[in-house]
Amino acid sequence: MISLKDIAFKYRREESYALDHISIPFNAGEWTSIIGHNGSGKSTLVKIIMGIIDDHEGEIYVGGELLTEKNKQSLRRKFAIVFQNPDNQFVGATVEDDVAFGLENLGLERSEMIERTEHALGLVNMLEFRSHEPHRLSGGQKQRVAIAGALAMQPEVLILDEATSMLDPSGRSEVLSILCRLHEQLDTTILYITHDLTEIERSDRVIVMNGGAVVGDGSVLEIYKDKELLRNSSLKVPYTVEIADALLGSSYMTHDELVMRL
Ligand SMILES: Nc1ncnc2c1ncn2[C@@H]1O[C@H](COP(=O)(O)OP(=O)(O)OP(=O)(O)O)[C@@H](O)[C@H]1O
Repeated sequence: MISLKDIAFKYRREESYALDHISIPFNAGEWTSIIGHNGSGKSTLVKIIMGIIDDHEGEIYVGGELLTEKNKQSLRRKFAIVFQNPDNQFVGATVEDDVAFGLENLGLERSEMIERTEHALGLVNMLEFRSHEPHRLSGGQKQRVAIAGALAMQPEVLILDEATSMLDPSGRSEVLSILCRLHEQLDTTILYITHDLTEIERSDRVIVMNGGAVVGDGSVLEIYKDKELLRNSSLKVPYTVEIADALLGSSYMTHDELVMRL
C-alpha cells in the first residue's frame, strides 16, 4: 500500500539523521503498529508520509506508484490522519459540521456529504451526538469524532499518531475497540504510532524504531518475546507479559487470557 525506500532525513542544523535510511513496505489491509521511545523518529516518519516534510532522501511508493511532485496531492488523498490532541483538530461548531468539513474540498454533492458524514459517525457510534458541540465531548468521544472525520474522506490508509496518549484508560479502550471493529469490518489499512506496548496487541505487525532506524519488525508475539530488543530500545514490556513469564512460564498472553489462567 505504502512503500518507503531508503528514506533519510536530517533536521536543519542537526548532525545526525532523525531517520537513517529506512525502508518499510506497509501492506494493504494490515494493522501495523510503529513503536519507539521519545525521539526515535516516529513523528518524523509520519510527517514524511503525510508530506509535511518533503525535503528527504529516498522514495515513497503508494499502491506501487512512485510519489512525485505531480501526483503527490492525489496519491496522498488516500491517507487520513488522526493526531494526538483531539482539541486541536476541531473546526466545526457541531460534530456533523466537523466531520463534513474535510469533504467540502472534494467538490461532492450535498447529499453525498450528508451520507458520508452519517455513515462515518455511525461507524464510530457517534451518530446520536451529531448536533453536539465537539468541545463538550469526553476525550474518547472527541477522538471518535476525529476518526469519523478521517473515515468520511474514505481513506485507504488511516494513520493514528499517538492518538490515545492524551486519553484516560476508558477513552483509550473506546478508541482501540473502534479501531479493531474498523479493521475487521472494513479491512482498513492502519498505521498506529505509539510508545505504549499495551496498545499493540491487536496489530498484525509491529515495527520497532530506535535512533531513526528500524530495529525490529515482526508479529506482536515475536516483538513481546524479544526482551533484549525491547530493553535496548528503552521500551517497557507490558505487565501482563512479565507476569505470564514469571508465574506461568509463558512469554505472551493477552490481558484476558492471563486473567483466565490466573
Ligand atoms: N523540529 C526539529 N528540529 C530539530 N530536531 C528535531 C525536530 N523534531 C524532531 N527532532 C529530532 O529528531 C529526532 C526524531 O524525533 P521524532 O519527533 O520523530 O521522534 P518521536 O519518536 O516521534 O518522539 P516522540 O515519541 O517524543 O513524539 C529526535 O532526535 C528529535 O530530537
